[in-house]
Amino acid sequence: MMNTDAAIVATSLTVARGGREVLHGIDVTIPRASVVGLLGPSGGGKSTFIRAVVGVQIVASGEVRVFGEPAGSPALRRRVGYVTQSPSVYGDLSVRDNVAYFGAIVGASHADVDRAIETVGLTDHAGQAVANLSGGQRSRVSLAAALVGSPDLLVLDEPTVGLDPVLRRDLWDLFHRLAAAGTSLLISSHVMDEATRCDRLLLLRDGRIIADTTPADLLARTGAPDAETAFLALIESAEATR
Ligand SMILES: Nc1ncnc2c1ncn2[C@@H]1O[C@H](COP(=O)(O)OP(=O)(O)OP(=O)(O)O)[C@@H](O)[C@H]1O
Repeated sequence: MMNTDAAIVATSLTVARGGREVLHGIDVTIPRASVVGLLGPSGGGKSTFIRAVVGVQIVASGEVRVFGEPAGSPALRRRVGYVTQSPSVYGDLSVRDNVAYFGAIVGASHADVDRAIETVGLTDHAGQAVANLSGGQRSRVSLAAALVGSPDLLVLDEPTVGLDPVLRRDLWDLFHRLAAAGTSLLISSHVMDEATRCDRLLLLRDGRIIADTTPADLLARTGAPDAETAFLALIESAEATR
């Protein structure tokens, strides 16, 4: 039976890129209203999985459903916010004009625009051209552009790369506030210590999910003192059973 309580359900998802299979039949169910981390080493398939979830990736076989609908279907367009790895905003426009532009696409009001800018802590920079902002500020403009339509699912590809520890903490706090208000979040990262900030974890390596767990279970199962050591232990045990 189809699980419509889930935010995302991937079934036997297989994806090839550049003539090579890079996701090998992924089966996973991602719950609603929680912060789910997609972690794993570089090249493991995180961005590819995320692209399949937002419906911009050609799928070789299997499927991804989001809120019960096929990924990328028109019914989901306003319900899914996606932030790519590199900030996709216009440098010559101000913060406010950027967010208003993306807001117009999803029918957001002026108040929605102001709220999204405030949520990412850029109210004081709202009139400034994005080109004159720091890298971390630019990526927060991208996040505001994704937040402005109040999506039910927010998909963020490495949103904390290049941010200082205080900003990273603030962003994770924001993600949990959004989840508490009912938003589902899928967040990729290759920084293992961010694992402990997630409600649930998916560990993706070489195109396979090697763990679908919680931070506490990950540490308990491996007996490791931290997420990075736990992850390495899982990789070693996966290699030993190959
Ligand atoms: N445009 C592309 N053409 C061909 N192969 C690609 C393309 N993009 C990614 N790949 C390959 O697909 C695999 C998964 O890449 P993906 O970008 O999904 O990994 P990732 O876990 O997001 O890595 P990172 O953390 O470095 O962003 C890698 O082997 C990569 O080389």
